Amino acid sequence: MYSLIFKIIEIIILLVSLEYKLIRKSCKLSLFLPKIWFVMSKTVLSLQGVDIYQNNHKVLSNLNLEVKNGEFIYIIGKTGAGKSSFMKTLYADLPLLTGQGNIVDYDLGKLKEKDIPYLRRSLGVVFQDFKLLPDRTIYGNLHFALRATGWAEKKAMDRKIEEVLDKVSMLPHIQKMPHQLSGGEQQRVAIARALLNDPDLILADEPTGNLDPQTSAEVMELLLKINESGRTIIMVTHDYALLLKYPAKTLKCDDGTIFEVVHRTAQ
Ligand SMILES: Nc1ncnc2c1ncn2[C@@H]1O[C@H](COP(=O)(O)OP(=O)(O)OP(=O)(O)O)[C@@H](O)[C@H]1O
Repeated sequence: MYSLIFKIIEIIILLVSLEYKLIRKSCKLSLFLPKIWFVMSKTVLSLQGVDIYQNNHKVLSNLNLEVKNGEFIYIIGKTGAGKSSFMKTLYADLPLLTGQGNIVDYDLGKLKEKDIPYLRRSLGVVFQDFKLLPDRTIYGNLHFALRATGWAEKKAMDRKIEEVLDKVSMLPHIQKMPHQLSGGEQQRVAIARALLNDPDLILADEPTGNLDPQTSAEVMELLLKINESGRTIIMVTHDYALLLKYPAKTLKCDDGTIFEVVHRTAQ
């Protein structure tokens, strides 16, 4: 009896030590311990004293922000408040000139031109106007995105394309041209494209801006499902109906800065 108990304790100790080693190597390999504590505590975005510029015009000042892995964050604010400029700085379309900014382990202030494709490989970016290439099929669009981010082996690329299209329920449309799809379907493909490189963080700039309320809700539910699978999402939106239906942490861009908005619930 005692020997059995000792054996069980021994096995538990072995598994815990193995788990610890795997967590140190990569949290994705973790075995059985509640890895959520480890994954959730990872910071995917940190800004300290950051100013955001468009050319020489300062759009946002002194941003201090920390986003943890697994969060879903809305960015709201009126037209011209600086939401897109903020997002563009995060995916290095605008340079970080002042302050300290780290995103998925890249230092935005020290980023060289040659690093930008690698940063973008670690991010998924979704736009309001889908940005699909009109001259090729859905397969061709995703294939192009994989090639642009360093993939070369055809079988692996085909497997990945099928996997991400399946995730967004668009696999049956793989051979269609973008113009043969509805807006909501095109946005699903754009989301699939954002998932190609298994990004930790997805930046979505008004992903439902061109969609009707029903289709917006469907795209939103897809994004929430992706978020539940462990990916962090930062989403710009003007759609207050979505905020009410799917409440989440909300940051407001206003008066040259960004601050958290606390939702009031009805009494
Ligand atoms: N390429 C540019 N050159 C100079 N100024 C720009 C440029 N793009 C945007 N701006 C200015 O920067 C400010 C912020 O613009 P931005 O597009 O970030 O706002 P936004 O909050 O995303 O607006 P919207 O909700 O309309 O998309 C605005 O005053 C805008 O006029």
